[in-house]
Amino acid sequence: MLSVNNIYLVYNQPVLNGISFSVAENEIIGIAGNSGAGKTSLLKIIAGLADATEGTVYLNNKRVVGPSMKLIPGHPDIQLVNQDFDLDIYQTTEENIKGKILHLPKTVQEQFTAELLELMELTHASSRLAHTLSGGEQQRLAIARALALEPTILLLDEPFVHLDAQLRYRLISYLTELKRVRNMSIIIVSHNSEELLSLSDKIIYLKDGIIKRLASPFEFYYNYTTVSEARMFGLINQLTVAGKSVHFRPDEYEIDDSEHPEIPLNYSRSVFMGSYFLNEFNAGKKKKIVLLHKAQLNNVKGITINKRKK
Ligand SMILES: Nc1ncnc2c1ncn2[C@@H]1O[C@H](COP(=O)(O)OP(=O)(O)OP(=O)(O)O)[C@@H](O)[C@H]1O
Repeated sequence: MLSVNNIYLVYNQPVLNGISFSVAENEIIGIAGNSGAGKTSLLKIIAGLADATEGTVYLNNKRVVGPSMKLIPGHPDIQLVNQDFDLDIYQTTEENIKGKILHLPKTVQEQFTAELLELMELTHASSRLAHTLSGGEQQRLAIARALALEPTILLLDEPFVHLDAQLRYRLISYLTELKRVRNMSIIIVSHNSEELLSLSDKIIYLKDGIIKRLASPFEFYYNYTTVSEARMFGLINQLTVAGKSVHFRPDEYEIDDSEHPEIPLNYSRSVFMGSYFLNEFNAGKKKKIVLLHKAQLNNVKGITINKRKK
């Protein structure tokens, strides 16, 4: 449905070196990559808000062109929410949403606006001018405005940075539901691995201007191909066991109570993370490892590694 074909982007130096992928209906694609990898630039190109040096973007077989070929840049069926928010700051919260759906019958406008205000927990601020809203409220309003347009493709660039855990979770559930009900596809860029892992059907890992890997969240988390890729998606332990270098996630272990555990450990401390603890241990020769558990593991003397398979 959306196809991104061989995108090259050069500023002072090459940023994107031939990016191709497609996004199906109802699909959520996550984009991961280090700072400067070109994630934001790629979203802008897909939205028709920036020109690629080379390459094309098609939505339902129609070309999405950039600002050099279009007087008013952008595409009605592709909405980008980024950190600029792009609000009408001297209009109220409610007007900001309604302004996007003036083509709908009045009663539908009212109903849809109320629904979006409630979803984004903005009802209390509906008559406030947008410039008086907090950063988090402005971010929620920007997302509400994009959703009001019922785009075919929603592009989200770090969409949840100002939101608390509760609202973040609600929004993630809503977006997952929305893509199913409204046939919407989403591309999300985030530095937060939990957001990418929980929302995405597939994740693209951008590195050195190319797609290093396109795989499912499970594959990226448990079946990583390099240590740097593994680190992008969460904590990773690295040890030498019987002369071999091994890597495992903080949850890939079994407690070994035997006299001579396979991997002997010295407890160091536990960090309370809310619903679980991260337990830190010394595993010889300045090696530190972390084990995730619902309780403190201060009596644990050793473990065996138990890798998770799909
Ligand atoms: N308008 C521009 N002119 C020149 N260079 C630019 C421009 N926009 C971006 N760049 C450069 O292109 C590279 C990619 O930038 P981009 O913002 O796309 O990366 P990113 O992966 O989104 O980074 P971050 O995670 O830090 O937001 C960076 O080196 C950036 O400095």
